[in-house]
Amino acid sequence: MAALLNRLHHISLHVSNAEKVASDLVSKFKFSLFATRLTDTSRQLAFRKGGAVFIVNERQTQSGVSLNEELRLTDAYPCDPHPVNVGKYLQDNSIKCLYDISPHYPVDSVSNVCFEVEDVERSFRALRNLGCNFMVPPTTVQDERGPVTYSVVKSIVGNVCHTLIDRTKYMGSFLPGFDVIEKDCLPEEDMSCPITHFDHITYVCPKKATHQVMRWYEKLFGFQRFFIKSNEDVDEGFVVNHKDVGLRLTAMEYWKCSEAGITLSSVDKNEPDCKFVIAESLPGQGRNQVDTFLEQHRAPGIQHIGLYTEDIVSSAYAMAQAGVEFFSPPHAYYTEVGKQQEIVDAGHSPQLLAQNGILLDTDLCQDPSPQTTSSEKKRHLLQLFTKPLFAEDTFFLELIERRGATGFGEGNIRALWRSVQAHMENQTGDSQGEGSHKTMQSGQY
Ligand SMILES: O=C(O)C(=O)Cc1ccc(O)cc1
Ligand SMILES: [Fe+2]
Repeated sequence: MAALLNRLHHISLHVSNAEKVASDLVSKFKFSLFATRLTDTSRQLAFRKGGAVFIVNERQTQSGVSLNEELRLTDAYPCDPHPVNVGKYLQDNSIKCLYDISPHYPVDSVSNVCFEVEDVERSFRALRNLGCNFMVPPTTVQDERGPVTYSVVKSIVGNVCHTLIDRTKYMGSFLPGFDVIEKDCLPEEDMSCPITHFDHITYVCPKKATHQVMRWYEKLFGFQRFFIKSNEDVDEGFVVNHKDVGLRLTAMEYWKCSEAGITLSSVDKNEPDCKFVIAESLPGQGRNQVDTFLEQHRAPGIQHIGLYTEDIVSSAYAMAQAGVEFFSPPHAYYTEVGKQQEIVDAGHSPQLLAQNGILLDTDLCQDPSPQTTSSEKKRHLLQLFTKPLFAEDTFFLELIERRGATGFGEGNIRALWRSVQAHMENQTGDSQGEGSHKTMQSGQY
């Protein structure tokens, strides 16, 4: 029996300089800092934009903290303003990092996807019986607003962990142990970037590992495969193999327990799902973004996260103005035969998309009803990718606006792949083309 997931709660980053990432999330990506947990030994900062929540954890460097010091710091924990169930806490190594583990990971990384579950104990038992490796057993933390129980399980993908959390008995707005910033004290929501939720999380895994990863998520969390393209081969996945691009993609989504016939008040069926995408490079590739991730991240893991926006043009413009660096294809992408018409048919301005480096793909609806007009048969997908956020060429963010399209666009993927390739070549070679819209050499389309 798999663990039943209700919804994605937050995604955690572990970074060496929380200040830098925090400042980027706020000033460039327009997230709001809404809760903090600052102790002698930890810095955990929570940011929100719509329903998308990131927790940024400052990574402890391995050197410098002796065991004695760790114990002393651990003793200091009960002084934290919010009382917690410290007893259980002392038994694990997660004292510094509430609701997560404190990994001694060598590079900045996005390494925890936290899910809300109905019953942490039950999920723990079910997963342990299936052979899962737990980093933190069920642990209860509480403050005057009630208790929250969580545990942390290691995934099959590199350094990725999943915190399973039950906050149904908690009356506060976030999590015990965090100081929540009062709504009145928060800056006004930035309306220029209408980001509503996490659309998808993309994993990079080694060659031929996709099936193992899919099986793990299916067996343990009840994830279900969904086809990125309707004609996708079950075993092969969605293969993008075109000249210099060699990528295998498969996608999965989790079902919420309410959909398994159990009606749960805490589960909002209308809440959008976050998909999981698994990417591996095909053999015989030159330098590429998947292999570079594996090399520089030093393990499989989370390569990028798609932030869903209701208005990609306005979001892209506002973020670029604030200093976000995006990849963009050469102007030739927009002047390719048929592209301008495709963009106009989708209700967009070719000029605006080109100015902001936004990619557009069109999907033909497979089974339209007889009443469907010709423009309704087309589904569109608009995407834009940032340059890597950390010092290494590893993690990046994506803006995505879906106009009916549920999968991912081959044209967009090819454009991204090539822009990144050009970026890597530029980094090792000349440093031409720096700027907020670094473009690849034209003529490659
Ligand atoms: O298109 C998307 O947004 C994806 O998430 C698919 C994808 C996965 C990995 C890549 O290196 C490039 C594209
Ligand atoms: Fe993506």
